[in-house]
Amino acid sequence: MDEAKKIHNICIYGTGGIGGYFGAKIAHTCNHDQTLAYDCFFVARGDHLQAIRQKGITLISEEKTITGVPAAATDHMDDLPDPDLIFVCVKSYDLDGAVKAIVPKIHENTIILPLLNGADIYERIRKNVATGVILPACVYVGTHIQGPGVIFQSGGDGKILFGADPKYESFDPQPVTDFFDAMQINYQWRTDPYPDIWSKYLFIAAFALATVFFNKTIGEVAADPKATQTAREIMKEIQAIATAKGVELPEHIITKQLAMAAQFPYDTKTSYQRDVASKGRVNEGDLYGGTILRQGAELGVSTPVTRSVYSAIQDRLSAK
Ligand SMILES: NC(=O)C1=CN([C@@H]2O[C@H](COP(=O)(O)OP(=O)(O)OC[C@H]3O[C@@H](n4cnc5c(N)ncnc54)[C@H](OP(=O)(O)O)[C@@H]3O)[C@@H](O)[C@H]2O)C=CC1
Ligand SMILES: CC(C)(CO)C(=O)C(=O)O
Repeated sequence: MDEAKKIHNICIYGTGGIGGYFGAKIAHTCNHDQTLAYDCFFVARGDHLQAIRQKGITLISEEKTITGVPAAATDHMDDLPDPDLIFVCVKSYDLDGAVKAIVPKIHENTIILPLLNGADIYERIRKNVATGVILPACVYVGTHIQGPGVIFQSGGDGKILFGADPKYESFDPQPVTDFFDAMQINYQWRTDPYPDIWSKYLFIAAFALATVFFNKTIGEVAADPKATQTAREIMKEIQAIATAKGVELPEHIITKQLAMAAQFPYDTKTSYQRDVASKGRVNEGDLYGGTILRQGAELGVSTPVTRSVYSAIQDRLSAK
């Protein structure tokens, strides 16, 4: 790996809720400032890709609506120049396919930034990617595809918390942070990003499972003592797993994450809840319930609340 290679070509792989949010911001900024030496490319598919090709991608948020036109949009990675920075923004059930598609485009200096939820995404990618720099990351924002070519944001500040690749701890993030600064993307660089990644995982896994189990939005779960108690118990199980793995979570993390849930707009749904409603059994349940149960079993941490909530969800889905 060379030191601090400049970034020019950016690829958003998976231009849905998360990829579309960042893709719209980046393309919009590049469209309006021709002095910026960045080209942003989108990988998308179906009607969404057709709409993006015709009119770019539109991001609707409470404060404003912006549209960004990428340098090109495609469903074939081969059509694109080799990217310097790849945002990986697919759901976990599409991750292996996405990695297979990007591998031929990855060189020693390629930077891969996965924004999926999950505490083990780095490992899931690294097992199939021998070269390149993978920066473990997480993000807080509520977004979804509202219709072809249109992304809607509800809540979250879009802050990317990211840090060093365990394989290249001396990686210099400046080209990435310069790029984020130019794009006005909110971020925080951490030498060790895992406490943040596990804090996000503790929040999202508990709320994903609770929102689906109780069929309530994030705000409704936060306002309901019984649903909040279930989320809290799942958080305690995740906290015990993180501790057993040697990850030091911030003090009072459960209280903090429960308070943060109450700050999301009341009607915000989790992305897991949206998938269960629209795609049924194709969802990220394994990333949450499945992973907690497997890691608990490996580490000797008991996970009875996650087991009962996740089993009930799976039974409900297989009865449909
Ligand atoms: N949405 C949110 O608020 C948040 C989501 N996350 C996490 O971010 C990750 C992404 O979630 P989200 O953005 O909501 O997911 P979406 O389903 O909205 O977006 C993923 C996009 O990737 C596309 N895609 C997948 N595989 C391919 C492929 N091979 N070629 C082209 N396009 C492809 C999908 O297409 P298609 O629709 O056709 O499948 C979809 O448009 C998840 O892990 C999620 O948990 C994290 C924080 C917040
Ligand atoms: C809860 C939320 C919106 C927070 O970022 C999220 O991560 C998700 O729904 O996947």
